[in-house]
Formats: sequence, C-alpha cells, structure tokens
Amino acid sequence: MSGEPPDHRWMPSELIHNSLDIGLVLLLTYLMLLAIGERRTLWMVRGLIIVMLAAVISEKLQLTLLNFVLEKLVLGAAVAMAVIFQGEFRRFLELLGRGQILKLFQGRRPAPKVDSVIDEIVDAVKELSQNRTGALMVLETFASVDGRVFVNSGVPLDGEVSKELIQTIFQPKTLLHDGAVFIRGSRIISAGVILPLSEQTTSRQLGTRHRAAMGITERVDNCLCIIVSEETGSISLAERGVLDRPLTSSKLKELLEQRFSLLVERESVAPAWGVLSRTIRGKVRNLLQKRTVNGSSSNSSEDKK
Ligand SMILES: Nc1ncnc2c1ncn2[C@@H]1O[C@H](COP(=O)(O)OP(=O)(O)OP(=O)(O)O)[C@@H](O)[C@H]1O
Repeated sequence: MSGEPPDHRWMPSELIHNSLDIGLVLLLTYLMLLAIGERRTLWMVRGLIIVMLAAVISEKLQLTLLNFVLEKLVLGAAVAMAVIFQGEFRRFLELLGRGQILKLFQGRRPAPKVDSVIDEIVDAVKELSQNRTGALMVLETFASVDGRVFVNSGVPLDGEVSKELIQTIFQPKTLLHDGAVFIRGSRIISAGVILPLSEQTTSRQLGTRHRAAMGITERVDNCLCIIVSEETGSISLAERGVLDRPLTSSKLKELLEQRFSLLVERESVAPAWGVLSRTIRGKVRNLLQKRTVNGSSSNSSEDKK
C-alpha cells in the first residue's frame, strides 16, 4: 500500500548484502593503501575512512543535518584526494589493468631518511673542504623556491642526493662545477645555477661565491646556502643574507638538522602535496599575469581612442 510508512528494519539478506559491500570497499581501500604506501598519506586515507563511517552512522541515526555536512565533506575530500594522489591512482589502475596487482604486496623503494640526506651532504662538504674544492649549494627549506629568482636556472638533473654526486659535480674539470647546485628535499634538482649577487660590502676575503650565497638568501627566506671556499677550504652557511662561518662539519650538520629536516621529510613522505601546491601556485600566477596583460591591453586601447 502506498500509504504505509517504509519499513526501516534490516532484513538478514540486507545485512549480508551490506556486510559484503563494506567488506569489498575495505578490500579496495586496503589495496589503495598498499599502492600509496606513504605514512602521512595513509593517515589522510584513514581520516577519510573515519569521516565516511561517521556519515554512515549519522544516516542510520537519522541525524539529518550532521549527515548532510558529513556527506559533503566526504565528497569534497574524495575529489581533493583524487587530485592529490593522481600518481598513486594511476599506478593502482595500471597494475590492475596489467593484472599485476600482486606487485602491490612487494616492497617499494624505501623513502630516503632525513638523516641520511643530511649525512650525504655533510660528508660531501667535509671532503670538498679537505680537498679545497670550491662548492655552492642552495637548499630549499620550508616552502618551494621559485626558480625565477635565479639569474640562470642551470642544467636540470633531478638526481638523488649523494656524497658521490655532489663531489663529482664540483670537480673543477666538470662542465657543471661553475655555479650552484639546487637541492629540494632528497633530490638535486639542478646544477650550474647562477645566483643573484648581494650588494652588501663584505670582507675582502670573500669573493663572488660567497656574495652569491648571500644574494640568494637575502631574496629568498626559505632557503639556505652552503659554501665551501676553494681558497681556504672553509665551510659557511648563509641564511637570510647572513654568513655563519667558519663552520666545522659537525656544526654544519647540527644547523642542517635544525633547519633542513622538515623539508626532506615532507618531500619523501608526501611528495604529492608539494606537486599540488606548486601546480596551484603556478596556475594562480598565470591567471594573475593574464589579467594584468588583459588590463594593460584594454588600457592602451582606451588610450588610443
Ligand atoms: N652568481 C653566481 N652564482 C653562482 N655561482 C657563482 C656566482 N658567482 C661566482 N660563482 C662561483 O664562484 C666561483 C668564483 O668564486 P670566487 O673565487 O670569486 O669566490 P669566493 O667567494 O672568493 O670563493 P673561494 O673562497 O672559493 O675563492 C665561480 O667559479 C663560480 O663557480
């Protein structure tokens, strides 16, 4: 009869059906977690699952307003995560399509540890200093550095930070030894980078390598510069336009552990966040530039009139 209220009681078959449904969703989620395999990302996915469960419970308890809010939250979070983890989704779907889903259960290349990245840099600096090989390194810290601040962005490398790679780059016979190396997290992004020089008057001992380190750190707050002097082998660290020198390698390690560790962890644990934020910032910048160009062209056409 159409006038009868709907029966909200769960039938056994409905219960079995729902359990199967939930079981399959959990299995799919588990496979996704294996595909993602990063600690902070796992927390985010777990957070989403908790919100989803809360939405289901609020629906069962007929808390209409709460359920409405939670459903919208789940939808928004799911869309955001699809954007953030597009790489992981692609990997998951690729493995599924190729019938290689078992690969998810095999170990992934371990993310580089913060300490090991700093150790590699400090070991390289120590040897460069002992051999009196000049070196200049820009290290991104708490946010990404806009490459346009460099006078010349050098040669792209995108290699894992290692003592051997850093030492090789700065050998005087290599084509890349002139200029700075740019390090983001555990990656050497580029070499042969030309930095803007500082206008500050410095000690006569300090030439353009040190002025370049001061110049970039004056302009960019979220970076550090390590300098190894070719003349004296002394180690310096530049931050916000100020040189801390001379440093021992153990002091350098201590300073890097205080300042550099966060970024390395961020890049190795949740690389997708970095990519997403850079993409969004790039899009906003392009949009603003377009608006400025449109604004100035419409102004000039009005002027002509
Ligand atoms: N603007 C710059 N950006 C990046 N690297 C630079 C820049 N200017 C100079 N360099 C690097 O510094 C080297 C020259 O160092 P210079 O001798 O002038 O400096 P310094 O501060 O006295 O260092 P050192 O103590 O090693 O001699 C260049 O060969 C080049 O590799």
